Amino acid sequence: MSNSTKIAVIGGGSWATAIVKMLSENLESVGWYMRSVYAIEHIKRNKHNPNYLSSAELNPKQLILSSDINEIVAAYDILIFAIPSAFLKTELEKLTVSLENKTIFSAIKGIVPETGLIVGEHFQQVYNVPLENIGVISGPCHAEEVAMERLSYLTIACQDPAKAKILSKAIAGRYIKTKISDDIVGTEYAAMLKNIYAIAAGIAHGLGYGDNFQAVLMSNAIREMKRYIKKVHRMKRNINNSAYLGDLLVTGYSTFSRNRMFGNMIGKGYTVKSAMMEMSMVAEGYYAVKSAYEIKQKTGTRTPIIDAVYAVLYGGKEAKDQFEKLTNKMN
Ligand SMILES: NC(=O)C1=CN([C@@H]2O[C@H](COP(=O)(O)OP(=O)(O)OC[C@H]3O[C@@H](n4cnc5c(N)ncnc54)[C@H](O)[C@@H]3O)[C@@H](O)[C@H]2O)C=CC1
Ligand SMILES: O=C(CO)COP(=O)(O)O
Repeated sequence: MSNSTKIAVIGGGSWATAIVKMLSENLESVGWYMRSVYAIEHIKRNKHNPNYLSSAELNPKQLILSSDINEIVAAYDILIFAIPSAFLKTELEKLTVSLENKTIFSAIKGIVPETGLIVGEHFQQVYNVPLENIGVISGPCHAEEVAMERLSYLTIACQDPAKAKILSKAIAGRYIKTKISDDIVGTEYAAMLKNIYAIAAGIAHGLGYGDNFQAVLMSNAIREMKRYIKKVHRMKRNINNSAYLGDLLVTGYSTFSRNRMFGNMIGKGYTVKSAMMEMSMVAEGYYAVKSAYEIKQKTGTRTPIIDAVYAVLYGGKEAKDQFEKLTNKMN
């Protein structure tokens, strides 16, 4: 890896911290924007992010930390965004520096709620970033397991294979394997959708459904995901690949999953507000299901799982009733 590759991470949460850790294994220096001045000072002194993924050890000597997004964006060519989608628009509004000549990789698994666009489209349409400068980092990978250096696989999707290769080389290492893909749109939609299916898995668990039903739910979820993505971006893709099915499974089954955890509380009877207050992390699927539901109404896709989660989270419907109805639509 060339030491001159200038990559910065935008965001201060678990996934941003995990990406910084992966990059630090290969690069001499990594730029890192986060809002919290306190967290920056803590990392400099104690080598750990105090708020998220605090088990990951970081080397402050390798990090160029700033709480000024413009300072980091101006100084780096490749920017990896890892801010939850619900806060992306507000964070980007702080920018006075143009993104037009930057290469943007989104590590965000969601839809920008205000525009209803997947993140790559948001950068393209709102910030005039050319399509060949936009990429996605996805795959079944929890930040917590990166911190533990457990073997993980990531998919890097970009229209320009040269850019995908640069990022792939910067991230791959002892415990990280990378794969390159040209399905940017499909990968992004899959990453957004699997969070909704993980909320469904959590709700089912919270309601007392067992492993037998969970397997049926996940089997139906991957077929629903396939139908959904085909309607928004038709191309040849193998939905069983890790970036699609793999990501769905890790989120649907792992105890680390934020979305499943959130769904589980809803299934147990928590209100949306109280479930959110219980969580110190963001469950992207909560925001995604609203936009995903609106998109599917336009495309006319059959999505019983999305419909059930939407009805519970936004329609004020009882989880028990909606999931009873859902069981009759599964096969
Ligand atoms: N955690 C993980 O294992 C993975 C997460 N992702 C994706 O990465 C993205 C970031 O998620 P996490 O790092 O898990 O989130 P997190 O829940 O660990 O961290 C939340 C982040 O949101 C920021 N935040 C909270 N309120 C904010 C506000 N009002 N304005 C701006 N920022 C605010 C916090 O400072 C923090 O940086 C999401 O799209 C997620 O789906 C993708 C793969 C793995
Ligand atoms: O996207 C992720 C893992 O691939 C993280 O989301 P969850 O925490 O809900 O699993």
